[in-house]
Amino acid sequence: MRLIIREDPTAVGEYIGNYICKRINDFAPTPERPFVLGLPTGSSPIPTYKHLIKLVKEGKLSFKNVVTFNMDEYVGLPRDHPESYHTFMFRELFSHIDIPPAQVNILNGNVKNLIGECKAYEAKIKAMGGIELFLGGIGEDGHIAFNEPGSSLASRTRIKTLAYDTILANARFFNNDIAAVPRMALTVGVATVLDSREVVVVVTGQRKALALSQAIEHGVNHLWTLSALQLHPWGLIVVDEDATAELHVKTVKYFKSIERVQDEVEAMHAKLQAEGVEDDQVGSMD
Ligand SMILES: N[C@@H]1[C@@H](O)[C@H](O)[C@@H](COP(=O)(O)O)O[C@@H]1O
Repeated sequence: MRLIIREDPTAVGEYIGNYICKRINDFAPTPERPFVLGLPTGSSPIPTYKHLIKLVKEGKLSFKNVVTFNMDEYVGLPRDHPESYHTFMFRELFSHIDIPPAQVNILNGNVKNLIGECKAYEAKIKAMGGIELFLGGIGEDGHIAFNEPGSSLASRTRIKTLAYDTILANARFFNNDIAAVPRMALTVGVATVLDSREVVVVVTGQRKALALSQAIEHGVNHLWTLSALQLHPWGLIVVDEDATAELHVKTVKYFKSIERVQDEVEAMHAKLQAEGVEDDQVGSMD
C-alpha cells in the first residue's frame, strides 16, 4: 500500500485526477476494450472530479470509452432527489464530461427486488472483465462505500443498514434532519472493491484522521473496513496534511520515502505490463 500526502484537498484532487488520467490514457481504451472505473460520492472526491472535468475540457482526457460503476446508492430515495447518488454523480461529474450515459452504472435503490439488483450489479462488473481502478472515499468510522463497521471483509454487493454515525454524518446533506436520511443503502462489498486491479482512496480532513490511522497503522479488521486495503497488492491512499494528524511521525516518514521511488516503480510496472507480465508477478509497490 502507498500513502501520498499533499498539502490540502485541492492538491489531493489534482494528484488523483492526474493519476486517473494517466491510467486511462496508458490503457488506451476502445469501445471493445473500455476502461472500467469505480467511483464514489461524498464531498472528498469533489476536487478530483473538478480536476477530471478540467482535463476533459483541455482535451487531455476522454471518457468516451470509459465504463463506470458507482460504489453505492440509498434505498428508497427517488433517483431525481437532490441527494441521491445518481443526482450527485451527474451534477458533480457526468454532466460535464464526454461519457455516454449508457456507460454509467449506478445501483438502483428503488427496485422491488433489491437483492436481484445487487446480484445483477456484481454480474455486470464481472461481464465487463472486472474493475480496473476503484476510486473510493471513507466515512469517519473508516467505512469504504457503505461497508459499515462490522461488515464482512468478504462481502459483495448487498443491502446495508446504515450505522447511526453515518446517518448523523450524512444529515448535513438533508438540512440536518436526521429523520430524512435513508436508513438503508445498496453498496458494493469490501471484496468487490478488493477484486479491482487497483484501488485509490481519497481521505481528507482532520475528522478522518483516526480512521486513517486505524486503517494503516493497525491490523486488518472488520471494524475499520478500509483496513482491508492492506490485503490489496495495488492500493493507494491519497490524503491531505490534516488527515495525517493521528499518524506516527515514523509512519509519515516511511510513506514519504516510498513516494521518492514511486516514479521508478511505476515505470517498471508499465514496462512489465507492456511485456504482458501479470500484476501478481510484479508484486506490490511498497
Ligand atoms: N457512502 C459514502 C461513502 O462512499 C463516502 O466515502 C462517505 C464520505 O463522505 P465525505 O467525503 O463527504 O466525508 O460518505 C458516504 O458514507
